[in-house]
Amino acid sequence: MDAILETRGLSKQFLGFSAVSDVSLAVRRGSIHGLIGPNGAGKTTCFNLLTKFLPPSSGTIRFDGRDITRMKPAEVARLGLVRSFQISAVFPHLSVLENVRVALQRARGGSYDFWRSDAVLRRYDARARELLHEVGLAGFADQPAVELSYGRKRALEIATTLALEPTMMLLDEPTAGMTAEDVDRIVALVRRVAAGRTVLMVEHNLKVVEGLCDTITVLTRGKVLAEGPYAEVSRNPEVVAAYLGSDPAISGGAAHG
Ligand SMILES: Nc1ncnc2c1ncn2[C@@H]1O[C@H](COP(=O)(O)OP(=O)(O)OP(=O)(O)O)[C@@H](O)[C@H]1O
Repeated sequence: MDAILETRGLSKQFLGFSAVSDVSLAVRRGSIHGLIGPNGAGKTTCFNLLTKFLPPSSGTIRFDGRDITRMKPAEVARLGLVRSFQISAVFPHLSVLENVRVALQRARGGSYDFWRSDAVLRRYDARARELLHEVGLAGFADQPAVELSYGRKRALEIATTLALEPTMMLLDEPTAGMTAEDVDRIVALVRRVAAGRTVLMVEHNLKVVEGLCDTITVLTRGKVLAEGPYAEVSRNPEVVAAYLGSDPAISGGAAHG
């Protein structure tokens, strides 16, 4: 398998407590990979290790053939492994277009180049408009970001992530706290931006996982319990038992939630 991201024996202890324990996972290039598991399973910790927001206690992480275990988030972002920013990273009083332009300027190291010519700024604007089009926000370019609905803020966040030209995107619960309508929009958006890229997402909504992910990894108590296609993994008795009482979609034993 052509794995773009691979971990071996990845572990993280907090004061002796193993939040992530000997996790070896491989994300196939070009796939949408879901990381799921019951509450407290270690998903967020694992995600923070992969995005370099936390240093591992032991184990290795390789991205695109390189050992990134000791790299900083900004370094791995330059290699093309980009974590979608938190909503708080959106500048509320800048327009939607300006938010993407700032992300482009940052990505190209020009954040303080206030002497940039109009021609350069126009080039950023043209690319920013393309990205807004890609995430379905073309009609909102001049609106202050603060006025966007929650779902559209997440779309803007994805546009600012795309500004960094990621080969692989890491999404932390992209549909958390959304209305059903926004969930459908984000699912369509993730599918669109995943074309030609690799996506790894932590997601609680199993309907979303089922609809989007090619492969899922199930964590429980910090360990990998199962890995494979949703239809197969959701029928795994150990997975059903781990979810029992916590999610009717899986604990019902069916692949449909
Ligand atoms: N900074 C920390 N210090 C101590 N313990 C931590 C820390 N971060 C996480 N943990 C513990 O590690 C375990 C895994 O937590 P984590 O947040 O990674 O799980 P999760 O699968 O993301 O859970 P949820 O679905 O509830 O968000 C939990 O028991 C948690 O209390």
